[in-house]
Amino acid sequence: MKYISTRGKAPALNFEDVLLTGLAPDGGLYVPQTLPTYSPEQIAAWSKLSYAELAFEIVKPFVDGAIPDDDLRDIVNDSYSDFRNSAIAPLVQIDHNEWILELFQGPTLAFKDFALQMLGRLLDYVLERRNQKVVVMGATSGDTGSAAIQGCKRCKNLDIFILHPYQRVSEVQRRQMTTVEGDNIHNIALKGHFDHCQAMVKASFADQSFLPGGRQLVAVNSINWARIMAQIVYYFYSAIALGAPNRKVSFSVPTGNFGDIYAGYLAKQMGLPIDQLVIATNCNDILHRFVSSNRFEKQELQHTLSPSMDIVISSNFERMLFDGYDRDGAAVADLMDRFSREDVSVPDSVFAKVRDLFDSGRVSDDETVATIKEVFETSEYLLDPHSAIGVHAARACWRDRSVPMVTLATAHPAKFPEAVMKAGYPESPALPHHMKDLLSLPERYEVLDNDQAAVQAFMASHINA
Ligand SMILES: Cc1ncc(COP(=O)(O)O)c(C=O)c1O
Ligand SMILES: N[C@@H](CCOP(=O)(O)O)C(=O)O
Repeated sequence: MKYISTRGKAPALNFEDVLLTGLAPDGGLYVPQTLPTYSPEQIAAWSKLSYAELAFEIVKPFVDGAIPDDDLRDIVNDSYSDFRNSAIAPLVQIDHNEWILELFQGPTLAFKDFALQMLGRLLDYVLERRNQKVVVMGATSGDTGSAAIQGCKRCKNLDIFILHPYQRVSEVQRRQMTTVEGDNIHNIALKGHFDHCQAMVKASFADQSFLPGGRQLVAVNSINWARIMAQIVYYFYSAIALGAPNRKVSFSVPTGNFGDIYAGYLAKQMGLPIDQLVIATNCNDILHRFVSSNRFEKQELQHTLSPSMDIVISSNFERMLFDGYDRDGAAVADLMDRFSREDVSVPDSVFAKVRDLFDSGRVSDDETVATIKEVFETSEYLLDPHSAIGVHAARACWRDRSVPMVTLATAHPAKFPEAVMKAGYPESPALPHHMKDLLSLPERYEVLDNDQAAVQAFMASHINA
């Protein structure tokens, strides 16, 4: 399996090289040249598999022999070994045909664990085998950072630098990153917002000359293909549990960087009978406005009660557009170049494909709070604010109520006590037992200006020999 860039000018890579990179040298994102597809009979045959067994089956063709099967199986099993629920991704019914897919049962309480626990272990394995040291750099609006640190902390062949927006993640999210011990773990609180962090990561990939000799950057954000690959699995797992392939299933996905819902789109291309894919956004609604009007218009970032989705530029939408443009990398490069300077639209044929594949909804803070309250009162189920956005948009967009609607619950409510208590919940939701000391542990992080030279100088001086 080869991986090609969405901008058409970078050399194709194999799995091991795509794992050890981020952006392509032409500024694009890597995608598989072809996707494996599965017949209804093949999908039906997966119905007896555990989550980890299914993950192995789905990931294997993408890894394409780069890791021997027995070792890959061990990596996958280990990745899900410390999830708190034995179903790994349990489904909870909150109403007739309405389901919540709990993706927060992993060690850091957000869906990021599904890919990042695996990504950390894949990096560990491959770097050990190559006897190579790398520098991991990531941007986080709160959840990717802690999952990446947990996933990578045992790996002695890397330093990890995570940039989060200063004072714009919740206290629980910040502490999940800053209390982890290890001299290869470096947290930077950047005076800016998430898009500044993401832009700095992308600029650093484009010019890595600030790194000490021989080191290269590796991404842990969803610009890294391995993130997307692992996120495809829970669409298959949950849809099969609800009757696929003999029954269609719809998904509503709280969306920011578009990685999670892009994995759902791929699951559909691979043969999963998905009826609707709902893009659920908060007030940072560039994707909802695009799906409604074919205008890509940047707006000022707004701080909301769902801070992990406070994102203006959704990186992975470029991967979607690449397919929309029938994989014409030059056309995507031209669009992205114009978008860096001005608002853009896409040709009608491309827009028609996007409209055909996605529904969308924008959910305000007031609606988020009202949804948490209503679902708690009617179903005794406590949603976090991101998942509440998913439920709200699902209900607004759901066309055929005979098709099960699954909202991805992307985070645990204990990460966001402010929003949950605004909805009338009487206290901070309890953190799981393994995090009972979180609020009293010492923290370690550096506050830096939104200044690329300052961040890169900090990184260069903190990389372990
Ligand atoms: C809790 C939570 N929900 C939803 C999202 C959106 O996911 P994506 O960026 O893959 O669209 C994120 C992060 O982006 C998140 O942390
Ligand atoms: N919400 C994310 C933002 C980064 O998204 P990613 O999926 O590209 O890593 C976060 O919590 O950090």
